[in-house]
Amino acid sequence: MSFNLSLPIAIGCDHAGYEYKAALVKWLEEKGYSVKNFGTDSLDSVDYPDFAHPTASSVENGETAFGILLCGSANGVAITANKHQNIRAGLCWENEVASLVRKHNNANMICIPARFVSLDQAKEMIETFINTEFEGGRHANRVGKIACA
Ligand SMILES: O=C(CO)[C@H](O)[C@H](O)[C@H](O)COP(=O)(O)O
Repeated sequence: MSFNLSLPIAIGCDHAGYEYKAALVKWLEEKGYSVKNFGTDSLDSVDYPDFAHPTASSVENGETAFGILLCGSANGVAITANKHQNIRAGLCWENEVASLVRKHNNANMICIPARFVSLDQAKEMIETFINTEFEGGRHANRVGKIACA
């Protein structure tokens, strides 16, 4: 299923992801998307869960279409977001991974390591994430088994 892009795209980051996030918000809005920004909005050192949790909650609650999270390695934001029910947040570092996380894992959040990819790579991965659909089939069985009882 593709994303309901009549809803805004959620985006959040820590200080390590702030500069990319600011550029990505501008880029997404120029492309006509609505974006809901959950911060942080400066280079001051912060704790990534304070921003990853609200971003993930908005996806979980259906207020936003899907989510983008950025931190230095993307591990902190991914680990945090995946604590939420029905959130499948995938750490992506190259375009094929951004494709596979949609096709195979039906991810609804993309986590980008701002200290390890270029801004152009981040944009390419987000475009791929938006435009790639879940394949279902054998992958639907597996995704259905992710949640703990
Ligand atoms: O949480 C992370 C790693 O799992 C992120 O990469 C953070 O952005 C990173 O830990 C921040 O590091 P800093 O030395 O405090 O800038």
